[in-house]
Amino acid sequence: MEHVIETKDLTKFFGKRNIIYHLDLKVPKGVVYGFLGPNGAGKTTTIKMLTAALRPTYGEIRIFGLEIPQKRVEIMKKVGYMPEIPIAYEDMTIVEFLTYMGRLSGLKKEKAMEQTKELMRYVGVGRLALNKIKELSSGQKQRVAFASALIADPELLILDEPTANLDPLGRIEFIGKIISLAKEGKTIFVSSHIVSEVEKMCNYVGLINQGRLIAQGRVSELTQIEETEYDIITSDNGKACEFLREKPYVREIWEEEGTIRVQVDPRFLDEFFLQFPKYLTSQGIRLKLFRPHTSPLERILMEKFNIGEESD
Ligand SMILES: Nc1ncnc2c1ncn2[C@@H]1O[C@H](COP(=O)(O)OP(=O)(O)OP(=O)(O)O)[C@@H](O)[C@H]1O
Repeated sequence: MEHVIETKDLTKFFGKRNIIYHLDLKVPKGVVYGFLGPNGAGKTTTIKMLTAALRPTYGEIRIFGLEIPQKRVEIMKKVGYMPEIPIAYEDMTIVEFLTYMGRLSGLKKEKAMEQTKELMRYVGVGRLALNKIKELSSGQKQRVAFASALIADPELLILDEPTANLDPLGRIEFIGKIISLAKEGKTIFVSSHIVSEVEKMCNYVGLINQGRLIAQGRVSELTQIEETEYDIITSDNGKACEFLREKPYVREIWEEEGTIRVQVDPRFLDEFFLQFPKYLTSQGIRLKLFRPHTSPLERILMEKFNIGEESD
C-alpha cells in the first residue's frame, strides 16, 4: 500500500452548494500531513468524509487501501480521530470517558484503564481525572479528546484543528508530542489554519482553499521557490546598507527597527549571495540574522491562493 489515505475525485454538495471539489488527497505512510486552509475552506467537511461521519456526493476514499464507508469498522480500529468539537459525553468523568472510549475501541477493561491512566498524564489532565467533562475548560476538553484519539494506539491519527483551544504553552507541548508520535511511525493527518504551526510539525502538506486542493506534497519540495526579500541584522547596519545600496541588483532597501530589509533582483541572487558575505568579512562586520522575509510555506500560500482566485 502506497498511501495511508487516498481520495479520488472526492466531492461534496450541501444542497446545491458545491463545498468540496474533486479532491485527490494522497497521504503517504509515516508523514505528518498538514491540511492547511482558511476558515470555511472545507477541512472539517473533508475530515468528516474521511471518518465516514458524512457521505460524499461522489468520489472514492481509501484508508489503508480499504474503502470508506464499506470497510469503516475495520478501518476505524486503526484510526484515532479527534473531531473539531470534541466529546459528547458531558456527564462522564475523564476517567470514565477515556476507559469507555478504550472499551469501544476493543480494549480489554484492564488495558483500557491502564491506557487511560497513562494518557491522562501524557496530555496533562491527571489531576482532573475525577472531574466531569462538562466541568472542564475548552482547552482541557481538547486535551481529553487527544487522549481519546490515542487510546487504542492507532496507526493513523486524524486531528481536526487539535490546538484551537490550547494556550501557547499547550500548543508547543502538543507540537512536540505530534513530532514524537510520528517518530514512532504513526501517520498523522492534522488540519489547521495556522501556517507557523504547520511549518513546525508537518513534513507534508495539502493546501485547501474554497473546497479545492491547490497544492500537495513534501514541504521541502513545495517550498523550493527562491526568496528575493530578506531580513538582515549585522553589527554595523549603516555600513552594510551603504554597500548594498550601491549594487545594481538591489531593487529596494530600507531599515526598520534595526533590521535591514532588502529586495534583490531574482536574476542576480548568486551575486548577492557571493558578494555580501565577502564584504561583511572584509570589514569585520558580524552577521547576526539573515532570513527570508516570509516563511517558505507562507510564500506558496500567497502564490497559490492568488492563482486560485484568478482561475475562478
Ligand atoms: N451541514 C452543512 N450544510 C451546509 N453547509 C455547510 C455544512 N457544513 C459546512 N458547510 C459549509 O461548508 C463550507 C466549509 O466548511 P468547513 O467546516 O468544512 O470548513 P473548515 O475549513 O473546516 O473551516 P474552519 O477552519 O472555520 O473550521 C463552509 O462554507 C460551511 O458554511
